[in-house]
Amino acid sequence: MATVARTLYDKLWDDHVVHTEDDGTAILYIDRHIVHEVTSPQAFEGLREAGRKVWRVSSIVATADHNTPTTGWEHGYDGIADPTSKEQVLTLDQNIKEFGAAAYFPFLSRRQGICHVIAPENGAALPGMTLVCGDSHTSTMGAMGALAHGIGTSEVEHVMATQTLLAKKAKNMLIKVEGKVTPGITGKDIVLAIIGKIGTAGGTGYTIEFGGSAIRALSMEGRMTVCNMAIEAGARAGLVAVDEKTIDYVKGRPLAPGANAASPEAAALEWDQAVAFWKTLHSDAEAKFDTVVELDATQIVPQVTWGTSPEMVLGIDARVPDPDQEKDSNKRGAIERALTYMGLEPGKPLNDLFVDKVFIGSCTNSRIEDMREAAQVVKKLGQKVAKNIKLAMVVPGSGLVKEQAEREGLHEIFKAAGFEWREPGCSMCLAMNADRLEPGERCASTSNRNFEGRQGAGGRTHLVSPAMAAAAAIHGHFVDIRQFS
Ligand SMILES: CC(C)[C@H](C(=O)O)[C@@H](O)C(=O)O
Ligand code: SF4
Repeated sequence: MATVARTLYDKLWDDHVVHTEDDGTAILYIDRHIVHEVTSPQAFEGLREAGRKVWRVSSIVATADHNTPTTGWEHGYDGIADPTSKEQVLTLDQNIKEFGAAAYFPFLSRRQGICHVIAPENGAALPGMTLVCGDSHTSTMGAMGALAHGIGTSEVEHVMATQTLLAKKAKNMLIKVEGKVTPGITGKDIVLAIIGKIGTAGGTGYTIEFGGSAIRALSMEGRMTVCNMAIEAGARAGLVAVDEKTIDYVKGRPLAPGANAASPEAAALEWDQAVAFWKTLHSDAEAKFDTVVELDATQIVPQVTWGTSPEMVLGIDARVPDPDQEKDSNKRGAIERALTYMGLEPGKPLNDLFVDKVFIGSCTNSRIEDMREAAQVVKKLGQKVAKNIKLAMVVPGSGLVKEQAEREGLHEIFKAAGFEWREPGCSMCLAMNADRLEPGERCASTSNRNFEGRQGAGGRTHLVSPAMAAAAAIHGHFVDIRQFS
């Protein structure tokens, strides 16, 4: 009998299902559990109250990221001004001490950083794994060819106690992006264009596999940016098939296969066996997807969100939409509300929008390649941050990204132009630490969410790529980076 053709998602799912109920509810084995300080305190408390231990301590990799400050590290924990933030960071320290972990990168440590950045960077997110974290952007790690999704706090406790997750299988969606992008177009523009096309509910109920020549051409960092925003397209998980880039990326990372083997021979064997398996991690040629969406990469222009949802996005050459042109009354109302919140006039060209702050960072765009792209634009333009910009900040995603960027001298390029070069963390992506927007401030941000108040009450967020954010800092308003890419 011929074997049934399967998608990558089918394969990852089949490999991890322990049991399936008649109604489709399944018990899924979880290989890796990433933990941060916001969604873990109650979970640890639950274990403590029930007198339980963590089922597999070696599956846990933890860091503090949301509440950590990006300045004043010389003051240590006293530099965390907000008492609740400080308590969460200290509580994580205490919990890891008590319950254990395979690796812990606490506040102030060299490898600390945003959970979705430190996991791949340390080889904690590997192809073929099931991976969870109490955080919606866990989808990022699907770029490794892993089934990675965000879970809630009660699920965090469930995984800690049992090493399994209750889940129902999602449907399969393939988003195929074919063709060669114009110079300057990045993974961020691709994923914003996808969300612009399918909407923030487009992927609901699906696991999305991103494929096509434009996705294959992306670096691992670019693929992570795309998978990071799968959740903004409504999908719980995004995936990219394993190829040579994936394997090269993993090689030599601290938690990669073979890294801790007893001898070089054992290390080589472990690695070779892993690679042989990883090479099977792609959808079969005949595999059936429930939905296929196609995008022409050659048509993608630099994207800028104008509204209060990631689907409210247009190319930089467009104008702020006019609600009067919208026939659907619900959509018209949504556009009107968004424009009021964002303080925008219909018909205004997007490249005439002046911004007050610029934020280059977040788990979407704070990896080394993002730092390089932004620095390259700053260097090319050869000018300082514009006078109208109150703050332009670059926040590397981890201590290791920061070190690498400094080895390459990128921090000097930023600082010479007037950017602030900060310590790693979630920073101004969400208003959970000291970095935030004031009411009415407009921000060019490389993060993934532009909801009302996301970067601070009354703050106005425009999501863009690192290159677009860097150019906006220098010009003081959005510009089309294709003119100097
Ligand atoms: C705090 C955390 C639970 C949250 C998430 O799940 O995504 C945050 O990371 C975010 O980006 O909004
Ligand atoms: S950087 Fe932003 S999106 Fe990513 S985990 Fe932190 S708060 Fe969430």
